[in-house]
Amino acid sequence: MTCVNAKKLVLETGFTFDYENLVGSGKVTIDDVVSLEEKINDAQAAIQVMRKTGVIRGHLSKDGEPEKVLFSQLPYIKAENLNSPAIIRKLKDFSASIKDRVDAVISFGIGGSFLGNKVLFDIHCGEFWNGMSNAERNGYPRMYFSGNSIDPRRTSELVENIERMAKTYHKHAGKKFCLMMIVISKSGGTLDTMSNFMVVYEALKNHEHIDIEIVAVTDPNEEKKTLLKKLAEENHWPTFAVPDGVGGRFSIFSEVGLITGACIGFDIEAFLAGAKSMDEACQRADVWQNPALLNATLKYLAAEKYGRDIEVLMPYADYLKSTSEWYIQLLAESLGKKYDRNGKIVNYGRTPIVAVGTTDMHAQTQQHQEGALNKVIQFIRVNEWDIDPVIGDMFPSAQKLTDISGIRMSQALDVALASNAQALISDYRFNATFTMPKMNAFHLGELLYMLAISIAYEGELADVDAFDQPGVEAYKRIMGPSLQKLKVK
Ligand SMILES: O=P(O)(O)OC[C@H]1O[C@H](O)[C@H](O)[C@@H](O)[C@@H]1O
Repeated sequence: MTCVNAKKLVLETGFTFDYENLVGSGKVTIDDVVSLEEKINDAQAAIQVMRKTGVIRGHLSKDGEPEKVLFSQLPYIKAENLNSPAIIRKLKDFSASIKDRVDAVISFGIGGSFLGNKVLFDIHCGEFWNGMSNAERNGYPRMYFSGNSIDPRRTSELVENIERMAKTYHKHAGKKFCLMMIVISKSGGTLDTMSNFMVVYEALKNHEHIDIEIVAVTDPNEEKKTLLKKLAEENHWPTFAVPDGVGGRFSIFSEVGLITGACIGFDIEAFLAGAKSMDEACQRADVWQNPALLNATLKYLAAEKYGRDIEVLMPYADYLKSTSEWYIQLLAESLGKKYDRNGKIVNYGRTPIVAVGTTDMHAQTQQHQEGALNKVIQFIRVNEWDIDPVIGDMFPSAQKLTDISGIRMSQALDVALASNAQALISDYRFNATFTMPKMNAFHLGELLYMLAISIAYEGELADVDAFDQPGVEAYKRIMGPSLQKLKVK
């Protein structure tokens, strides 16, 4: 372990982890990190074994069987890997087959079968995609999401919206509106996903102006077929896989996320290349040079030694809000564990919070600055924006407004972030910043993969199984029979 005085780790790609406000006197100290050296080395070794063999100590599937953890091979497109050249070809062919043909896609899914897809959509499409013309969307379909809650009004309004579009389309184009429904569920029968799918399918199935195509994305296991796989076979729906050994919260790098990428013309290969480049950096033995290992170590120490067990992920970019929402599941389900791997009660876990800058500086920051000293504020900053308007001098007689004119919006955003970080650390409120050089597919791949592998490292440091989620079964055991009772009445 080298001793560093640097306050940031900068990768060759430009991705930066600035930990100046997290390491030092009154913060996590270098001595803290040094004292953890053996554990850090063990974590590093364990994750190397996972990379090579998929084996992670103590991890069992939902059925109590030993299960491999394979998400770390997803960035590597190789014949023997889950993301083989044939899979990438299949996704590209799928993309070409819907371009200029399918008018709208509804993606049904929840948790890991939704969150990553929304991230890719937001980064690539932004907020106004569905209002753009076909040409502006480059021939790719409009895209809607459903199944990520059970909300009667929203689902009904989605149906009405599709009906309205189809009617107008039919009137102008004189042909039927082509609607694709992509149903994503690893387990193949999740209530939220399937109830929405059935409601929407029933409402639109025999619509005079709509042709429906269905694609199923589920566990491809032939011996234990999921309900969704059986339905796909019976109805001849094309399928994609939620690969064996890839949990929902890591599935953005698999066919689950990439199928959304294929629907919108997102650069799948650049995204995986970013993840691969990050995976290489995250194999470095020296903790100070390994972004994920360093991030995991500092967050673990901040929580265990200094009580900072809430992590606020606060990107300064509207379209990264869904990244923060994706991270909620990653952190909460991976590390929120009652037992460690020896069966001892530890009730481990750092609580994730979503925030967005500058939005939440006007809402949450009061609490971050003066509330309980139990948080790390993790900022995400974009270094270079593709579009970056200058604030014009619209009202020269208003001095306050003239003062902010001539400044780029990104500069104002940067000043806001830096001011927030400085104010927080002036009162020992731990914070750190990840900088993405640009908001594009490659750097998104880097960022998300770094967060995913970081969670794997922290699972090792805390000695908990980061790849199961037994806690979510508790409510499911109550909910199932309660739903049955409703049916009987
Ligand atoms: O993909 P599915 O099997 O439908 O699962 C969707 C989600 O629901 C479950 O309750 C789990 O807690 C999540 O980890 C999972 O991502």
